[in-house]
Amino acid sequence: MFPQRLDSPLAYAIAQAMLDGFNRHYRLFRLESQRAKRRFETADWHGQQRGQRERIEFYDLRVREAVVRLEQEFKAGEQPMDVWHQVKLHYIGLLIDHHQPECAETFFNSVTTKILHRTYFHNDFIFVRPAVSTEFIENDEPAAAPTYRAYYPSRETLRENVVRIVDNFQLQCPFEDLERDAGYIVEAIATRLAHVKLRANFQIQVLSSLFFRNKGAYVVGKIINGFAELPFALPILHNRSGELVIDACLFGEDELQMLFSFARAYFMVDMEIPAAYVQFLRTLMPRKPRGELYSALGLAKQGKTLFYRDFLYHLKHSSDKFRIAPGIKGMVMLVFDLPSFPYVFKLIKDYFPPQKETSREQIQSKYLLVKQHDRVGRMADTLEYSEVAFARERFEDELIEEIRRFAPSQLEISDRDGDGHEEVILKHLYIERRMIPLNIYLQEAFDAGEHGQVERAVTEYGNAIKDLVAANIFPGDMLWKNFGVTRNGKVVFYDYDEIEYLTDCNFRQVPQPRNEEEEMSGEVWYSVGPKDVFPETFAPFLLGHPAVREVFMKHHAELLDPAFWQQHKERILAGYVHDVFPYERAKRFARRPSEAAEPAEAAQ
Ligand SMILES: Nc1ncnc2c1ncn2[C@@H]1O[C@H](COP(=O)(O)OP(=O)(O)OP(=O)(O)O)[C@@H](O)[C@H]1O
Repeated sequence: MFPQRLDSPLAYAIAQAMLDGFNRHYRLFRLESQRAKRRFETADWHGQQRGQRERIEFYDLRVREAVVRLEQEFKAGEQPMDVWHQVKLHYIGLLIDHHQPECAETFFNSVTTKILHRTYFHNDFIFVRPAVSTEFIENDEPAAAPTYRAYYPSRETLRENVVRIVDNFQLQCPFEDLERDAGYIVEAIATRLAHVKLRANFQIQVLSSLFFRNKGAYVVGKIINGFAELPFALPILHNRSGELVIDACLFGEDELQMLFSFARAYFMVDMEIPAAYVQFLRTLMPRKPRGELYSALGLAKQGKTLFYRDFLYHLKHSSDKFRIAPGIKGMVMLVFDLPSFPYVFKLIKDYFPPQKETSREQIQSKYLLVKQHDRVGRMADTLEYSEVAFARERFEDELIEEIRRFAPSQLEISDRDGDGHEEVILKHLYIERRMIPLNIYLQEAFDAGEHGQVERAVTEYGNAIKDLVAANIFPGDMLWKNFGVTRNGKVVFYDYDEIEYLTDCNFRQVPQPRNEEEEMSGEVWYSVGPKDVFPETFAPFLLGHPAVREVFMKHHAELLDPAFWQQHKERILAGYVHDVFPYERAKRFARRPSEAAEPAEAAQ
C-alpha cells in the first residue's frame, strides 16, 4: 500500500504542524538545559533542582499542545488512513536535514498514538522502527560548536592543555586555583600512562558541553592513545567561598557508569545533536543501553522508546516465561520478571491489606515524586507504560492467576489484533532495573559465611538511607526487602509507596511510660500523628540478626536517634542543599587547605 504520490496538501500541513510542535519542544528543552550553566555559576541550587524537575514535564505538555492543534486545525482524527500514510512519509522528508530526527520521530509517535486507533500502531503509520539515520549528523552553521573537541598534548604540555580544556567552557566564575587542580589531574593521568609509550594519535577528546546536575558540573571525555581509550570525567564544584574547584578525576567505564547511573537525576546538557552525544558516550560505556544514555541526558521519552524497542527485540530472541519475581511479595505492588531480561515489571494491586492506607492515585503520585526528585544514586528510575500487550504463551499460569487475583482491573486477555494470538494486555505498568533484593543478598552471604559481604551490604544500606536523608527523602518502609543491590554493589531503594519528604515528617522520641500499665502494654499507648516517625522503633525490625546488629551499630547507630533526623530536617528547611557525590569519597582531591574544614559529606 505504498502511495505512489504524495498528493495530499493536508497530509503535508499535518506533518509540518507536528514538526513545529517538536521543534518548539526541543527549543524549550534546550533553553532550560542551557540555563543550567548560569545557575551553576551563580550557585542557584534551588533553581537548578527546580529546573531539573520542571524540564521533565515539558514533553507531555508539548504533545498535548500538538494534539489539540492537529484536531482543531486539521480535524486530524477524522482523516482517512491514506492521508495518515502520507503524513508519515512527508514527515520523513522534513527530517532529512534535521538535527534531532530520532527524537522528532518519537514525538510523532506520541502525538499520533493519541489520535489514531491502536490498530494503526504499526510501521506504516508510526515509527515502530526509526526511518531517518542519526549517524554522522553535523551542524554546518558557521558559529556551531562541534560535538566534541580534540586536544593534542605531549607529556610536557599536558598541564596547559588541561587548563585550556577547562577554560574553553568559559565558566563565568573564578577558580580557586585551576593550575593546581590541573596539576592533580596530570598526576592522576600520569600514573595511568607511566609506562605507556605515547603514540602518534595521542589526544584528549572532550564533549563540548558541560554536564550539569545538582551542585556539580562535569567535563566528560576520553584519552586516546594508540588503540586504547580511557574515559574520564572531571567534576567541578564550588568551594565554600564560592570559587570553583575540580574535585576529582574519574576514570574508566565503571566510574562513568556510576556517574550516569539509572538511580540518579537526569543531566542538563546543551546539545544540538543528541545522537552524537549518545554515540560518544557509548564509546565510554559500551555496555550501557543507548536508551539509558538518552534518559541520563534528560531525553527520557527517547530512552523509553529505545527501551521498548530493545525489549521487543529481546522477546523475539528469547523463549523463557514471565514469572512472579523472586523475593517477598509486595503488599501494594505485584512484581514479575522475565529471567533472561534484567528488568522487573510492577503493577499496582487493586486491593491492599488494612495497614496500607493508600490508593492507586497516591501510589502513582509517589512514583512521580521519585521521577522528578533527585534520586541521588539511591532510588531506581522507573519507566511508566500503559496498555502494554504481551504474548499470552510467554506468561506462566501462576503469574496470570496472581494478576487475576490481585490486580484484575489491570488485566485483559484477548486476541485484540484478531491475528489468532492471545495477548495479555496490562493497563498500567512500571518497569525498572532488576536488582538482588537486599534480604536475599544478605541471606546468601550468611549461608556462604561471607562476613565481609554482610558488613559491606549493611554499611551500604545505612549509606543509602543517609543519602536519601540528605536529599530530603524519608523512605517510610526501611525493611531490607525494600532495597536492592546493583551490579556495582550499590544499595538502591525501590519501594516508593510510603515515601515522604523528610521536611513533612515529625521525628519523635518514644515517650516515657507514665505508669506500670503503660510500661507493660504491648500496644502503642501514646498518640501518634499521621506524619510522626519514631526512629528508635526501627531497631526490632532491622536488627534481629546479631551480625547485622553489630555492623549497623558500629556505622549507623545515629539512624535510630530522632535527633539525627530532626537535625537534617532543620538544615533542609533552612535552605541547605547537600552535596551529592556520584563517586567514592576517596577519589576527591581532598588536599586543598580551604576544604579541610568542610563538614562530613552527607552523600558520596
Ligand atoms: N527492582 C527490583 N529488582 C528486584 N526485585 C524487585 C525489584 N522491585 C521489587 N522487587 C521484588 O518485589 C517485591 C515487592 O516490591 P515492592 O517493595 O516494590 O512492593 P511493595 O508492595 O511496595 O512492598 P511493601 O509490601 O513492602 O510495601 C520486593 O520485595 C522484591 O522482592
